[in-house]
Amino acid sequence: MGIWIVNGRTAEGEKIAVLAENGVIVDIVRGDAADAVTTDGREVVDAGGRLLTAGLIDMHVHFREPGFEYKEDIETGSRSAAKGGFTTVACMPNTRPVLDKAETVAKVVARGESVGLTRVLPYGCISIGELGRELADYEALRDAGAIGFTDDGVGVQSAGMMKEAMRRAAALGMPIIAHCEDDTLLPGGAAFSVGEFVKKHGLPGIPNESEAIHVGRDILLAEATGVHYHVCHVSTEQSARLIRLGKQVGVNVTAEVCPHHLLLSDEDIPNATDANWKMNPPLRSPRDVEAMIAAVEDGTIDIFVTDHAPHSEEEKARGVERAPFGIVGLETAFPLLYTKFVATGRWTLPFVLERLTSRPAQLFGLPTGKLEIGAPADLTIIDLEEERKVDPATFASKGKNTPFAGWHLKGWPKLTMLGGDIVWSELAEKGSDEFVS
Ligand SMILES: NC(=O)N[C@@H](CC(=O)O)C(=O)O
Ligand SMILES: [Zn+2]
Ligand SMILES: [Zn+2]
Repeated sequence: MGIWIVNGRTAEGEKIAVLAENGVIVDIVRGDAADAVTTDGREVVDAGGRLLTAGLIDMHVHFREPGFEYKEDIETGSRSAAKGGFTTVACMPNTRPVLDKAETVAKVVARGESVGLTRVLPYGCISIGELGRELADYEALRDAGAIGFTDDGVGVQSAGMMKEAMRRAAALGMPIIAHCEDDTLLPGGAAFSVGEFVKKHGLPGIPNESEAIHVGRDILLAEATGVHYHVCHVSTEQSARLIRLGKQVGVNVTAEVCPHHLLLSDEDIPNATDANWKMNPPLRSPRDVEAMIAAVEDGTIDIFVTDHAPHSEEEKARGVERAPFGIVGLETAFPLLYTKFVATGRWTLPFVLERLTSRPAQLFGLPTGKLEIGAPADLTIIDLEEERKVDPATFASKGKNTPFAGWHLKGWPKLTMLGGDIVWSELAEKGSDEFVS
């Protein structure tokens, strides 16, 4: 029984060996002693001197099941997560039907468990049908396994409805997770942000304030209700400013940012035809990108998420106007953050990993995200040296929609362990690119 992972390195560069047994971490040996562990005939995985971290956590993904399985399903989404080094993902409820009933939430939980490749934690809807008219039954959704409430994909348009949603969530000690977008500030047919790109192409633009106005509104409502209010995919300088202020005055507000909003601006969009550059929120100005990086650095933004939003190739080929918003992210998130922020010396490896493991766990009360005796044995081995070109054809996800195709990145996951079981590995001794479930 049990698996020893030997010859690992922590984010801080210390040698480490970890014993997983009965689903949990039962022993951790650090420093030179890690070279001398007695494995007592147990299965041994040689990390080969690579990074060994707690499994990554992504609090914002779209797995599309039920209803849009042609884009992604819980099995392919879970494979994508495992291959990207993620052992916990929180799934958005904008499926068909949406997750506004206990029974649909319970099905997602059950499907996630039967696939068994990553921990699938669903969010329930704020409003029935995500229509913003009537609130869902939060107690029932929670009892079925929902970990919070959101209408991601659309903003909650009515302040009064959002306040009541927060009041009810707060009474249950549950968070409200918000896609911030005021529809009355959106021009028709806009795919890209106000900025140089829409100016050049003579297109209508999505303004920054359509996001930020909800952020400001909701921080006031969170102050009034005491709810844990979490802002989805922050993309504007104005939103960051408001979240910073909210935190300063003691509001329980937290926030996430996606790698693409830290790495790409509207000025990187190559043309007005490739819908792999269309996502919501859109890529903003270089000034907003700088503001996102600063907001991560001063703690205004708490965690990294992917907003993994797979769509079919046919949908993304419909032309920028008609194609749906969204890009995939699970299989490029760590390599992007590592290559562009750690390898460049801007951030340390522990700084990045904290925002992908222990911080999200802490914000949402998860038992995972830490390398500690007694913690679930969710572990990831990552090769920080190997450089590879992003090739969507190799993605385990059904979604190939990424603007990062062709980028040369380092920091590729090599093995993912979930609850003590190896669920994916491309280490030599385990064969190549192999899922085990
Ligand atoms: N982010 C996106 O561009 N798209 C998401 C919806 C969302 O996260 O708002 C989707 O469901 O496709
Ligand atoms: Zn959203
Ligand atoms: Zn989303």
